Parts: sequence; structure tokens; C-alpha cells
Amino acid sequence: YLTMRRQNNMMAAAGVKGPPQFPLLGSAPICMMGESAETMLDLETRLIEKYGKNIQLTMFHEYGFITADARMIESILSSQQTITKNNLYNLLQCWLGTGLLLSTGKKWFRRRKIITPTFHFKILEQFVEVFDQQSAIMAENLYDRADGKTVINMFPVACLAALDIIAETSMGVKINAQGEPNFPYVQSVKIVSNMMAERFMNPLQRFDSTMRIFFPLLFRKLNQHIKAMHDFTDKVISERRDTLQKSLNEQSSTGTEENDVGSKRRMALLDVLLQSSVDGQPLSNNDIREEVDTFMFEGHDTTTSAISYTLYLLARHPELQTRAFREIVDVIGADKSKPITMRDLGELKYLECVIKESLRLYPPVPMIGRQLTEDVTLDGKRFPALTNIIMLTYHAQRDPEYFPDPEKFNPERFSSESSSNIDVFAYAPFSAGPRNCIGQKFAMLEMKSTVSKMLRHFELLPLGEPVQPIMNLILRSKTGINLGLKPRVY
Ligand code: HEM
Repeated sequence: YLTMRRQNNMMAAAGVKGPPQFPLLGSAPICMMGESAETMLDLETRLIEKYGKNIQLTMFHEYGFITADARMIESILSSQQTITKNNLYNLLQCWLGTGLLLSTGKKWFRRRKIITPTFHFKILEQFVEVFDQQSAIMAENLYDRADGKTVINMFPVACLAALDIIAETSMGVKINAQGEPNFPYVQSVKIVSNMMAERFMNPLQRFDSTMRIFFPLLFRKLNQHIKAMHDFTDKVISERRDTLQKSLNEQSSTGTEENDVGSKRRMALLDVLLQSSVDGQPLSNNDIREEVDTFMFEGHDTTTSAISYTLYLLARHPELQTRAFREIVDVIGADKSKPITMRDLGELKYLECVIKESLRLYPPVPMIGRQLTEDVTLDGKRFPALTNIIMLTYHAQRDPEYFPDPEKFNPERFSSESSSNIDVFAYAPFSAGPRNCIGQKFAMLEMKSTVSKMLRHFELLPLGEPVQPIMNLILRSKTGINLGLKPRVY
């Protein structure tokens, strides 16, 4: 009670307002009654309209602060003092351990240092072939439904392609999710991702203790699938470690630099981690598993959402679609089967603007959380330790103060002439500062590869229900992310 009163006093001193609070419940009755996952983004819009961009929001015993204010977001994201995630993220721990996304303090700092070189240009360059091959399979599989009439929800289609891509690049294994969606590991990743999204929204499922009591069967199912995924990653890691060791032994006995892992075969992110060490100590299989599982999680639903929304927006803006298509033909040529190269991807400048603008309107990660570990001053306001912070990037990216005509899909905002006007904290789909997304270059290359492949094969048509964005761990759509397809003739 005392800390709550202290927080209220500090918020009042900082001029931060919020909905009325009730004893023990805080503002929960106002934020929960008649609200659901589907209304969450809308509820935040209503709160911003009523109380401004900085809002005090206490839920039960947890005091919280939500913000859509770019200056406040800047202050939080750029500080080394505010790198701890809030407890909403804890539910992911049973799968991801304390890998890069969830860790904090020294552990995070050290891991970030080791993992950063993993995403080096030279490593990403060899992934372009994987992006190209897997998106070719995605396009090939869609011809059946490309009759100009059938409504296609792109989310599940893009999800399987994204899973194939992330498994092959992070672990070096082809799981063939697109050919065999029932493969056990693929099933487990999909089931657990969906269950996590459900847990995120359902207070009774959010904590292991309450989920065990109220949803015992679901809890058991969740743990079985997590175990299945861990067993799979463990097996891949130990096999890759053996292969690496064998090739290093061969190398030392023949004295040659040629080795299986380093030159002939494509390096997976996992191989780079196997060769890394902290203070001279190699990473253990468990350390590596946390990181590989984190890549598998962070690296598939996010890109799925982005690819689907970008294709949707292009379907609904035919003139912009034509412009993006012309650029692709100018850069790659008219041969649909020609593989795309890293160089081509660098030249697809307009497509990059299209993707960036899609990430503005529909950011796959629409909010970012933090918890304060000590009293901190942020943008001139004093906040007490333990405050749970949520940065509403979805709303900040639609703030008319930073984006004129914010609801309009206008890729020109990101053209080389205008992009200097973009405020990097009002626009932060990959977050910003020390804890920004380590996979953002990877993601951009993957998105450009898949979207360009789709445009080379198909004309995208505005069919099906419009999207209704919902926050469900990542940004999805209640109605699906729909479009129609017609094979391109050129
Ligand atoms: C369009 C696709 C993507 C988007 C929009 C995105 C967005 C983000 C955001 C907003 C964060 C910060 C999260 C937070 O602070 O809570 C983040 C962190 C992270 N992302 Fe991404 N991401 C994408 C793709 C990827 C990919 C493909 C990978 C890996 C291959 C990846 C790996 C990570 C990791 C490991 C972190 C944690 C970094 C740290 O805390 O140091 N992401 N991402």
C-alpha cells in the first residue's frame, strides 16, 4: 500500500494521469470489463485520447505506466538503466530459458556481445539462397489457389515458409514445414506459439501456478510440446558440435584450412555460437539451446506477420504494387525462376520503403515492456523501482505529430529524400537502443526476398475481409490477412 501511495504521489508530481483506481484492484475493473484481446489496441487508443500519451495504469498490486510518447520512449530505450523486461515476458521462459530476449544484467550483456557477430554481413549473405529457395516453394504451393477469386489468408502460408527459413538458417536443418506441416517439431512450435499467445491474454493462464490449477490438461500439453522442442534442438546441437569437432580434427591432421563447416557447407547461426566463447570458455549446449530457441521464436512469428501485412497492403494499393513490381523487374529481370542475390536485395529501394511503411502501420511487435529495477528519472519524470512500463509503439507510429496523415499507407515517407524526417523513437518497429532487435537485418533480407518472390509470380488482389489487427503476443488479425492471387504474365 505504501509503495502504491508513493507511486501515486510521484505520478501526480510528474503530471501523469490515468483511469480511477479501486482498492486492491487498481484500474483493473476499467481495463478488463467488456474488454478482450480484440479490443486491447482500441482500449489503448481510448486511454490516450482521454489521458494523453503518458498514462498511469495500475493493475491489481502491480503499478504500471504506459506510454506512446516518442520522447518518453527515447528516454527509456536509450538508457542502460532500463534494460530489464517486465514480468509479462516471464511466461516465455519455459521455452526460451534466459536467452537473449529474456535475460538481463551481466548475462544479457555478455551474450549480446557474443551473438552480435553471428549476424555479420558475411553470414547473412549465405542465407539469401535459403530465403530464395523457401519463398520459391511458398509461391509454387500457391498456384493451386491463384485463380483470381479464391480468398487466401496469408498468415498460415507465410508462417510455414518463415519456419522453414528460421530452422535452416539458425540450426542448419531442413524441417520442410511447407511440405510436411505435420512434422512433430513444426507442430510443437505452432502449438506452443499459439498457447503462449493465449496465455499472454488470459490472466488465469499467465502464471504457471494458476495455469496448473485451472487448466491442468493444457498445462501438461504445453510442457510436453516444450519438451519435444527442447529434445529436438538438443539433438541438433550435439550433432553439429560433433561435426564441427570432427572437421577441426581433420583440419589439424591435414593442416588444411578447408573444412566442412567453415567453407564448403553453409554456416548456421548455431555453428557460429558453437565456435564462440565467453572469457575463453565455450558456450555449453544448454547456453546455445536458449539462444537457438530464442531465434526460432523471435524469428518466425514476427516475420510472418510482417510479410503477410506487407502483401495485404500491396494488394489493396494496386498503383504502389505496380511500382514495386516494376522495380523488381528492373533489378532482377523478367525470368521468374532466377534466384535473387544479396546485391539485388540491396537495390530494391522502393520495396524497402514499402516494407518499412508496412512495419509502421502494422508493427509485428506492437508494444515493448520493461520493469524498473531502481528509481529512475525518464524524460524529466521520476519513476519508482518496480514500475512496469509498456511502450505502445503501435500507437507512437500512428502519432500525427510525427506522421502526417498517419492512417495513410505512404511508402514515400521512407524515400531517401524524406526519411531524414523520421524520428527513430516515434518509429521503432525493431525497438532501438542497446536492446534493439539483433535480427533486424536478417529480417529485412528475408522480407524483401519473400515479398519480391510473391510479386514476381503473382498479381496481388484485394479480396476477402479487411484486417482487424489484434495484439496476441505479436500483431495478428482477427479476420485473417487476406488477399487473392492471379499468376503474372510478362
Ligand atoms: C519483422 C521481423 C522482426 C521484428 C518486427 C522484430 C522486432 C523486435 C523487437 C521490437 C525487439 C525488442 C523486444 C523487446 O525489447 O521486448 C526484438 C528483439 C529481438 N529480436 Fe527481433 N524482430 C524481428 C525479427 C527477428 C529475427 C528474424 C530474429 C532472429 C533471427 C530476431 C531476434 C531477436 C532477438 C534475439 C531479440 C532480443 C535482443 C536483445 O534483447 O538483446 N528478431 N525484435
